[in-house]
Amino acid sequence: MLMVSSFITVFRVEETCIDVHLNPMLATYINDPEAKLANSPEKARTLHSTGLNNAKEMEVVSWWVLGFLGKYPVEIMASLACVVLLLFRCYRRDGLPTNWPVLGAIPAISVNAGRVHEWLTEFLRAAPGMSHVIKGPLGTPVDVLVTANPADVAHIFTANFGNYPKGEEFAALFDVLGDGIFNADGESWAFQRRKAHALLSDGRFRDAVAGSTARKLDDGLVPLLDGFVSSGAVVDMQDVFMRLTFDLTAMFVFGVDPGCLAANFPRVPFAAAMDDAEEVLFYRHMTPVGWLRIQTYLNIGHHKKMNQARQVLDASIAEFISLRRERAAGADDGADLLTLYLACQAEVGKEGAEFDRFLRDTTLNLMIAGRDTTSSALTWFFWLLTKHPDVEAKILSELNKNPPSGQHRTAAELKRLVYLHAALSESLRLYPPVPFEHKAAVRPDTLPSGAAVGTTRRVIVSLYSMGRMESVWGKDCLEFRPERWLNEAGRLQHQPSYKFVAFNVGPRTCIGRDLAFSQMKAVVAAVVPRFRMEVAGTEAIPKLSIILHMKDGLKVRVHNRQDDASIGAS
Ligand code: HEM
Repeated sequence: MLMVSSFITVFRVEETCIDVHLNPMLATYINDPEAKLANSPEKARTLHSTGLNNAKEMEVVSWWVLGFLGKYPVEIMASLACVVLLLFRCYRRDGLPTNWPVLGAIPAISVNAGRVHEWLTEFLRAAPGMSHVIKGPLGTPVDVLVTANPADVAHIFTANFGNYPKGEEFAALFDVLGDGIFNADGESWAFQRRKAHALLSDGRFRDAVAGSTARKLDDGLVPLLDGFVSSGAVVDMQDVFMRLTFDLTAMFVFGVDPGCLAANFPRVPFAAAMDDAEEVLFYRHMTPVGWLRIQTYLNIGHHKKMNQARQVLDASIAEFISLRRERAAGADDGADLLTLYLACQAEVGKEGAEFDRFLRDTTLNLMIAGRDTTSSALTWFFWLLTKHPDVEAKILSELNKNPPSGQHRTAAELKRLVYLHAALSESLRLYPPVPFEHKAAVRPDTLPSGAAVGTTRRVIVSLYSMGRMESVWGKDCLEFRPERWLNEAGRLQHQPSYKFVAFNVGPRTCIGRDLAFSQMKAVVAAVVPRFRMEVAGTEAIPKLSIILHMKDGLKVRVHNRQDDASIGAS
């Protein structure tokens, strides 16, 4: 019916063009010399080239359209009715986004562009099997299965791991990471993982990191927060945590403290370049490939931004490497990964510029792995504490009952803070710093949720949505309840990794998990007994980025907890 009606309309359009002089609604223009000109193709060209005034042009077009509508109302109404019927049939009323003919899911995407994570969560809750396919407009290769199904996750990340490598497409998308561990597959990945895992779990390295973290908290973070208490100023704790974790990560990766947390909040080009690179990486997920290619060809927009960021990153890392080489000859502190990597060049099997490139890629990957994830986790955790004073009180009580044996808590003492561990895990469940992962199958596959994926259909696993599925976490899945991580005896209750995915699952699971927990616990133990935060900003909304930062930061006033206690007592 639609086809027939469209044919009639098209035919009539042509007829109208030919017989326009017969249309009574154009009579005025037939008597108008300029309109007469428009009826002759040759003269119309002359008129066009001499420049018909725009308003007149609009008038002519309007009369054409009105004349056309007046002459063929039945055909137009029939076509419109068919289009509406088709749209009505396509429109989904089950809470899932519609893949419209021609447009694909663009209407739903544009309506929800500012709240992607919430949107995915809403429709995945309604979707059978917690998964749903999203398509791009006609002619684009966008065809993505979005899933929050733990069985799909176990299948992709563990059981069928070999069929879901990072692949060339991922490496091209994340080109700034070079051949580092995040982009690598096969032997190169296995070697890097073995090496990084051995270094990160080295006892001497862990002790050194615990010591340098404690010093940074005592000499950097605590005095800074004291200053905020005195000034009463509103501060962005997200910025503070980003600066802190940048310094902490640079200290254990390069053995250098870049001083990003200094009281004057200096602009550190390396940190700013990391922010820019991450922003571009996110937009690459959302931008049509054709437009990305044009940007690359013309070196404009996001491509230009990435190039500039890359130059800063490369220069900063080269400087750190040369600094470390100068010092490494005599130094034996073993507190940073760069020194450990420099010492195992023979094992890496690369020389000269090739080895330098290996060091650049490895250290940048570790910086990204360590800085943003931990700062994002701390930001959401401290925001949750402001909303849940009961949880904060339990953490305080646990810290008071388990004081440090020396000046600071050792790694083993931090491990014993079970309630704090549960509270951090609960925060990571609701606000995973890596909110989604992107996978592509080498060979066509069918996931446990029933969806078929293949070489053209990609998979997006929403880690953000996975923590918010009622069928997985129960009716109270949206509540912040650390107790769900504890058994009746008050011990930590294990949750299967395909269910709690914040640190990834399977062979590519995060190798910095223990280090991250130690660092986060050390920060909480340094801050919570001394300070209380009062939110002074607007809503906490996730930013659109590959890392779950807060869109407007975490604006707070910092209070001294002892002042609170004395006010309470008086
Ligand atoms: C709260 C903090 C952290 C969270 C939530 C987290 C989460 C994750 C996730 C989701 C992945 C998988 C990424 C992917 O494959 O695309 C990952 C991988 C990784 N993480 Fe973490 N991470 C954290 C902290 C750290 C720290 C402190 C380090 C130490 C440098 C680290 C090192 C790594 C490395 C090297 C990988 C790559 C593993 C591989 O591909 O085999 N992470 N992490």
